[in-house]
Amino acid sequence: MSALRSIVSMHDVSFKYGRHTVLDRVSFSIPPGITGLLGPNGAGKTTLLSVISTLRMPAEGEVVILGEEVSDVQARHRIRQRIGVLPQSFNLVGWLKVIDTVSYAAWTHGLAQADCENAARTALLNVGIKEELFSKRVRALSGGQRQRVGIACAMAHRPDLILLDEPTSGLDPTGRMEFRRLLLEVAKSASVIMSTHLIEDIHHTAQYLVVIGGMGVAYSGSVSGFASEGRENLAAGSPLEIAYEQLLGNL
Ligand SMILES: Nc1ncnc2c1ncn2[C@@H]1O[C@H](COP(=O)(O)OP(=O)(O)OP(=O)(O)O)[C@@H](O)[C@H]1O
Repeated sequence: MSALRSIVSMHDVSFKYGRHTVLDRVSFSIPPGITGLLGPNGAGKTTLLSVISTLRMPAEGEVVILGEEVSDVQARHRIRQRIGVLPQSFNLVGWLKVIDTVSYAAWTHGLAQADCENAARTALLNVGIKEELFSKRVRALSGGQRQRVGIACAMAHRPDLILLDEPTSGLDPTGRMEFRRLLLEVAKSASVIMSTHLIEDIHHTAQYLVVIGGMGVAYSGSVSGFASEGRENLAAGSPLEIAYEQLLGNL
């Protein structure tokens, strides 16, 4: 990845579904690394991720992803090849073999067909799927293993930026801890933006935080800086949780 100072930058961006405004003149930028995206239900996290993935275009404003402005069609095409997405809910085809599932995902992201299987093998090993599972059908996998295959699909084409929408929802505590270790591994080769409702996910993995609420960005900055704003009250929650509660209370 080139040495970009920000992987995502938005200036005065507004997004509406029909007449329903979700984001109103939002400006912020995200540096390389792992970024957590927090906000109450319905605040617009998934919408923001879909604008970053170029799936949805804003009504107004400037969006620059990986150094390219999304209003240009050719730029959008290039950006999509450099991004991997794990949606909030995703379905894998049950009868397809694990290796073919990931190879196909790599191919749909523009990798040459001859390279897809090798890329899929590498991605699967990187997410901790053992070789003996490669030729199993997806339907034979556990929920946690499917989650890993989903992440392998998002990273097989070696993207510079991976977008994860609530990746730990539905995982048990052990699965969440394993996921966090995996995320730290994945982030050695790509930047990651992850929406979550679990502040502990942010605490253990992210360096940067964006909080959205009230149709705007309520905080954008370092996780440590945000935590230091939280009044110490360990009986009620961690400094990050307290800072988040205070921020939402002020919106
Ligand atoms: N396709 C759509 N058409 C119309 N409105 C939508 C659509 N998708 C989302 N919305 C609305 O936009 C707002 C933001 O939704 P979004 O899913 O982005 O929020 P979120 O922060 O990801 O929520 P959650 O934490 O519950 O997943 C909500 O009010 C939602 O009802």
